[in-house]
Parts: sequence; structure tokens; C-alpha cells
Amino acid sequence: MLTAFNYDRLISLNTIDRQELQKIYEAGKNGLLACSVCGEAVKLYLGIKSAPYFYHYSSKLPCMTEDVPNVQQEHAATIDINDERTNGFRIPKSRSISKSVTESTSFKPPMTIKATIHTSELANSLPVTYPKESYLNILDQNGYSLDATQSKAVTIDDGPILVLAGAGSGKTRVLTMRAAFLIHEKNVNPSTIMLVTFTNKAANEMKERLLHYPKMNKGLVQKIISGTFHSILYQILIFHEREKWQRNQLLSSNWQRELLLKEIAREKQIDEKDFPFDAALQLISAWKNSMLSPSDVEPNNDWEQKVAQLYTGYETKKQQQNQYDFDDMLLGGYHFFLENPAILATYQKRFTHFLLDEFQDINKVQYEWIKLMAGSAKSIYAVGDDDQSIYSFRGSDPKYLLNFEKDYPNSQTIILDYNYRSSQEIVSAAKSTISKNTKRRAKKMITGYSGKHPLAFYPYDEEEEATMILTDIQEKIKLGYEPKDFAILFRTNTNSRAMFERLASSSLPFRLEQDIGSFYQRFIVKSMLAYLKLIHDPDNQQAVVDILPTLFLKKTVLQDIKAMSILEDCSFLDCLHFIKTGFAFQESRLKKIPDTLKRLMDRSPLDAINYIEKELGFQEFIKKRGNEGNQWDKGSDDIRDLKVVARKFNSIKEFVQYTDHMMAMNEELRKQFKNESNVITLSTIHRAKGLEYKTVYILGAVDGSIPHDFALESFRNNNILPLEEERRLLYVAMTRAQQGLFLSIPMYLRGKKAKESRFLSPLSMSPFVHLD
Ligand SMILES: Nc1ncnc2c1ncn2[C@@H]1O[C@H](COP(=O)(O)OP(=O)(O)OP(=O)(O)O)[C@@H](O)[C@H]1O
Repeated sequence: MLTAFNYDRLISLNTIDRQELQKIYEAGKNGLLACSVCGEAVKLYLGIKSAPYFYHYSSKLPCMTEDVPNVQQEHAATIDINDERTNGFRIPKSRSISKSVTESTSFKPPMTIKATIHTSELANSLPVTYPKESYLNILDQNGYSLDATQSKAVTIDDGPILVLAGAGSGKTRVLTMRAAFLIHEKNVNPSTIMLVTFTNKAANEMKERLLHYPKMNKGLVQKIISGTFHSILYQILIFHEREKWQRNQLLSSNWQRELLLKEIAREKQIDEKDFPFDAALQLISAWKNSMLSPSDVEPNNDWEQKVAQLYTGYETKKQQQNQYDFDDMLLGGYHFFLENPAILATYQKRFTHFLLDEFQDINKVQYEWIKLMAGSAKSIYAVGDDDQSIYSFRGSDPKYLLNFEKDYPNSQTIILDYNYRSSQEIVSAAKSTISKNTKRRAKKMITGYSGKHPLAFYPYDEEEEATMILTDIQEKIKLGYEPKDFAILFRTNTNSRAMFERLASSSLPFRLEQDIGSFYQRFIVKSMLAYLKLIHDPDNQQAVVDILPTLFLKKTVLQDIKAMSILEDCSFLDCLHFIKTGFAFQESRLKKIPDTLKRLMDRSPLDAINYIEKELGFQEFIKKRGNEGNQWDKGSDDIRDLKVVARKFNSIKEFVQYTDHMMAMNEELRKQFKNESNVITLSTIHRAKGLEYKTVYILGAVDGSIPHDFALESFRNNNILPLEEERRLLYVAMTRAQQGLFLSIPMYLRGKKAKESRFLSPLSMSPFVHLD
């Protein structure tokens, strides 16, 4: 059924402007849509696999009162907007509110993603039998099986060992079993084992897994020294040099480091507004992790030259203020041992076995430190996959994994090539994608079972993308899936806003993997919302405080405003009329604000934002204070995101209420689902490393998102490395899926036309056939 009433407005899905669909979907949710045939309440179906249609609440079907043509056929038919009879219903020409759907914005059916599967790669893993008394045999009886290669990797004799393997091949399983095997079969004291993982969460999960193995207990497992390089080194440093490494001296957030860098930029007269401070911080971090001190850096271009200057200033200032950052923990730890050979000797004696996970993401300082520590150790055991190296922007380098055999001539390498996690269809799509990278070690990937092909779908924008995914999850949950079966992965945190909001408005439990705060509290967004709030609430004190920076006024001006509002008996907003700054231009702008905002009262929030941006100087404020030079966090992008949300609302009041509600939900839901395990995961791809889910949705598989704009820019400047890393990111995302993989290819992102990710070009797409 393709027509419905929203109040007295007849909506036809054949003629509606696609960008209105989300609004109509929400009208349906709020009970504001009526069937054009029987008048009963209807909702809009907006999912992945079928074109949108209206359906009745109760039956979940289109109206049965009249003969209704098949929805897909209806969509396929081109219906002229001037046609007076559509779907058996008379549409008055004068009430037509929508323009014809253009080719580019009409619903595009999902496509099945296919890649060639070589039959030789469909094999069964080799079964193994262990001697009866072997610990592995006991493990096996408890359901923790290993194949022949994995078994070899677990039981191999001590020495430098590299387990090189593709995604889902059991590296984590092997590493965990290796620990158990060493303790049980080889009588290694657990306190002499150091287990290094990429996140502390991963270390805890491995220990938790170990606890379930036969003959393991808490006492034994707790003795293993585990954690990230940072956490292990920090514990050592705080033990030996407590004074120097006080917690409150740590520059723990990026904004703190950025502030410091900006201070130095001002001193060095580097133009702040066009400078990418976020990229500069990353480069400094990469230099530090590559053990390049400011005097060692050899800049390649003007920009690096400037960053090198900032790096010198950054290090000096930090030292003067007795502060340190995360990279200093690694460098500090390394130098501490170099300078204290006696202490080094005791640690070398203490640790006999080093188990290193995610070895492809090790950086120089970590590598050198491990080499130092493992000087006389019996075994250094590293597992990794060069195709999953996704942290090179901060100094990680897969060359340590690829050169392992050279650095440790007596080492042994074991290759695991059987993917236990994902279906053949997912593995071959991921494999085709990554095979385009030039700098990698090609590997076989054998799979065990066949399943459904990954699917590409084409929402209009990020709002529709979120709704379609939510619909799909709800449908699957009805079929018996659980919330924990789903992960929604995205390139950067800002990509998650719409999905967060859609999940927040559903009753489904979910967790955002990183505490990024509400989108509506971001500096630029909050400032724009403050203008909108003042339109209906001219005495909103907080809103006045929030617009002051946009007018380049100090916060203390609020006191003057308060005094004036009493003196002149007017609202806070009207007081802007009377503020004297001594600058004619600024004063005339302030005078303009109250009347302008009042005139915007009946405009749509989108119109109001556009107006404030252009006419009240907001654009200049963004240019100066929006970090426009940044690669990731640009103020103008925030405003584009805000406009995407605003488009869904007709009134400013409703829009402002919605943003307030979403802010409150952000706090609330975080608390509510903090310790729940059966939740949908909403995570950046980086944070999903090492994890697996039955069904994975990848948001925004378009150029500019994945690959990210900055990688495309580097590519245009003849640097292919960032682009290859972005491809690895997509590979990591795809290989998190066990059975279902969905790639979203929105037509618009942040209000701009988007193009399918170039990474999907090796994959062939064919129309999806709905069999359910
Ligand atoms: N021999 C095996 N038999 C059955 N299942 C296995 C076997 N080995 C591993 N698995 C399962 O395969 C999945 C992937 O294993 P694991 O997470 O250890 O792989 P990984 O190589 O660390 O993956 P990635 O690098 O992609 O994160 C897990 O669900 C694990 O339990």
C-alpha cells in the first residue's frame, strides 16, 4: 500500500520526496498516519529488504479492504503526479505536496555481494587426537577443540614463535590455550608469564576464558601479568618512580593535548584557524612511538616542518609543567630499564614467557621494550595478522610482524589459514576486498560452512540508514536473535549519531562502546542550539551563556545582561540591543539578533539554522573557532549533521525538545546498560577489533567515510598508505561477522551526495532475491 493520510495530506510513496520518508516514518510511529482506503491507523515500513510501504498496526499487512496491487510492482510502476487516480484513490491536484521522485533518490533495492570462491578453499579442518594424558585432550573433551595446525601452535617448544594468521582463525583461542598449556603441561609458573593484549578488556576476557578451562582456577589465572603495554609499563613506573608519574599529571584527553598545542602554535605564530591540530597530535604521537625525539625528526614537507616545531614546544612545555602523555609511559618505561640495568636484570629473570596478541599493531618503542625485557627469556610468542593492522597512524607498524623471522633467526612461524568464524560468502567478500592492498603478505583462507551472501543496501541518508537497520534488527529479534548477536560498526564516532538516536527511541538494549558524550553537547552544535532555544525562550540564561562565544564576547558579559534586563525591564535576549563593546560592527550585529530571532519563530528549524548561519555571523564564528583545519572534528561538519536532524522537524520547539531529550537519554542509557551483556553493540571499527557477532552492519560504506576523506586526500598527494590502512579497516569490520553482513551505502551523507566506497569495486553485486 503506497498511500496514506497524514492529517489531511495525502502521501503517495511513488511521488514523495525521498528525504521526507523519515519524517513520515516517525509520523506513523506517533499514530499520525491513516490508511487511505479504510482510515485505520497505519505505519510506514522502512527496512532493508523491501521498498517502503504502509501497513496496518494490527495485521502488519497493507489494507485488505480493497484489492491492493503488490507493493514491489506498485513501486516499479511510474506514476505521474498529475494522475488523478493513484492506487485507487483520488488525489486532488491542488494538494500535491511532493515532487516526482527522481531516478537518483528513488528506492534502490538491496544487492547481493558476491566474490569468487575457489572450491579448493572449501575444506574441512583436520581432526587431531591427543595422547590421553595430554592437557589438550582434557580441553578437547570439554569442547575446546583445536585443529592440527592450531594444536601445533599451542604445543610448540619454547623459542621465538610467530603465529601468523587471517581473521577468525583462532589466534586468540590459540594464545589463551598456549597460556593454559604452559601452566599445566610445562609447569610454567603463571607469575612468570606476561600476556600483552591491545586493550585491557581483551586481557580480562582472555583470563575469564582461561578460568573456564579444566584445572584452571582464579589463583593461577590472577598470577599472570596481563594488560596493554601501557598498563603494564605504568604499573612498573608507578612502583619505581611514583613521584614522577602521578595520575593527575597525565594529559589523558585529546582536548588537553590539543589545548597545549594551540598555546604553542600561538607562541610560534602558526595560524590557528586553518591548522589541523588533530592530525598534528597524531603525527607527534607517531614520531614518539617510533622513538624519534624532536631533534631526530626529518620533516618531509612544510606542514611536517610546522608540526616538528610544535613537537619541540609541546615536549618542553609538558616537562616544565611536570606533565606526561600516554606515549611518555612507553618511552619512559623503555628508558627507565635502559638506565637501570640492575632492575632490568631482575625483571628479565622474573619473566620467562611473553605472549603477545595483535602483534601487527606493535610500534617501535613497544617492540624495543619487549626485546629488552625478553633478552634471556625462553619464549616470545607473538600472534597477529598484517591485514588487521589499523593503528599505523599512531606509529604501529606491521613490519615488526613481517620481519619477525629476520629479527629472530631461530624463530618458527606457524600459519593458521582456516577461518572458523564466518561463512564462505563473508570470507570471500572480505578476502576480495583486502587482496587489492599492495603491501601485505598474501594468505590462504579456508572456510568451513556456507551461508548467506553479504548484502549492500541503499538508504537515502544517515537517518534512513538508522531506521532501516533498526527495522532489520527488530525483524531478526522476532525470529529468535538476541541483542548481543548484533554489532553496528562505523568509521568515526560522529557516524553513530542517528543510529544512537534510533536505538534510544526503541526499547532495545544497546551499548555505545565509547563514552563520547552527546552530539548536542559539542561546542558548535550547542552554540547553534542556543540560538534556537532563545527564539521561544528569550530568558534562557544558559542559552545566552552559550551564544556569547559565537559573538566573541566574554562570559562575564552575562552579569551586564542580567543587570540590564532589570534596568530596561526586558528579556535576556533583548538586552543584546544595549551591549556596548566599543566596536561599531559588533554592536550593530548584536542589535540585529533579538528581532531576527523573533522573526524566525514560525520558520522550520532547518530554515532557522541556515538563516542564523548566514545572517548572524555564525559562519564566521565557525571559521574562527570551529577547528576547520582539523581532519576529523570540524565545526562545519557538526552543523551539517545538525541540519540532517533538523530536516525531520517542522517546528523549532519540537526540534529543541528532541535534542534535549536525546541529551538526557545519552546519560540515562549509558547508566542503564552499563553492565548488561545482552546488548546490541554500537562501536567504531577500531574498537571492534578481536570481537565477533552473528550479524554486522557497517554504516556509511561510501567514499569520504570509509575510506575517510583524509586518506583520499593523501592518495591524491601520491601517498597510498593511509588508503591501504582504510581498506584494512573495512576488512576488519567485514570479518567481525559470523553469518550476516550488511553494508550500508547511503545516497547522501551530511547533506552531500555520496558515492559507493571504492573498496567495494572488486565485489560483484547482483539483485537480491527475497525468499522469506
Ligand atoms: N578449532 C576450532 N574449532 C571450532 N571453533 C574454533 C576453533 N578455533 C577457533 N574457533 C572459533 O573461531 C572464532 C574465531 O576465533 P578467534 O577469535 O580466536 O580468532 P582470531 O584469529 O583471534 O580472530 P581475529 O583476528 O579476526 O579477531 C571463535 O568463535 C573461536 O571460538
